[in-house]
Amino acid sequence: MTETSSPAVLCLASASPRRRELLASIGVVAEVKPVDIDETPLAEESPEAYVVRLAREKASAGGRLTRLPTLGSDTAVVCEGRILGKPTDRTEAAEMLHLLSGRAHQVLTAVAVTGPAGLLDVCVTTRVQMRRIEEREVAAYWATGEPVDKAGGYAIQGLAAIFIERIEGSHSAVVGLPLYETAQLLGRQGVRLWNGAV
Ligand SMILES: Cc1cn([C@H]2C[C@H](O)[C@@H](COP(=O)(O)OP(=O)(O)OP(=O)(O)O)O2)c(=O)[nH]c1=O
Repeated sequence: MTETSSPAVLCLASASPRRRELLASIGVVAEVKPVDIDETPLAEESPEAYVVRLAREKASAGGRLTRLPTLGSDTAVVCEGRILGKPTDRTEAAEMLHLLSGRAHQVLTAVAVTGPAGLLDVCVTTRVQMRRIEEREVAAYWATGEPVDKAGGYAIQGLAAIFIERIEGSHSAVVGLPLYETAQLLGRQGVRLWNGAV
């Protein structure tokens, strides 16, 4: 199944190339409609409530632009009680890596899908253990350009894989979309996958 030969079965309310690629990897052709929402956490909001709220807001906003079921998602890295988003500069990226170095953290990814069953959501938590990261590696990693658009300032699917000792949970969720749970949600919204099951 290729994107040029098959019609879209889903609207993806996301600017993340990773999310589009992950969906394509399980044969889901999506039409991409990025939405812009305020990502400021609310006072006293838990990390899980935060990512679920953003995923739902993205799906709802995208869903207003199409008749297709629409998926929104949000990923946050949580370490020592702090929510780490995408670093805005070299200093912030270095602070994030220093915090993550030699520690375990959680990656929370929420997915929400609009459709005939209403607005459904799921949140997946994955534990990631990083080895200690040397100061020279922090500088060299920033220079690669990889940290910029990634929550927590690293990409498990990229060069930062050499920092990851182990994970417990969903690898695809860390990259941006938990594929198992996403397939379950799509099924509940009547989106037919390659196996024909709905
Ligand atoms: C931790 C981690 C995050 N990421 C990415 C996934 C997400 O694209 C990004 C988290 O930012 P998000 O705000 O969840 O998503 P986004 O801004 O890229 O896209 P949109 O809001 O339009 O859907 O970080 C990786 O690619 N690899 C990783 O290992």
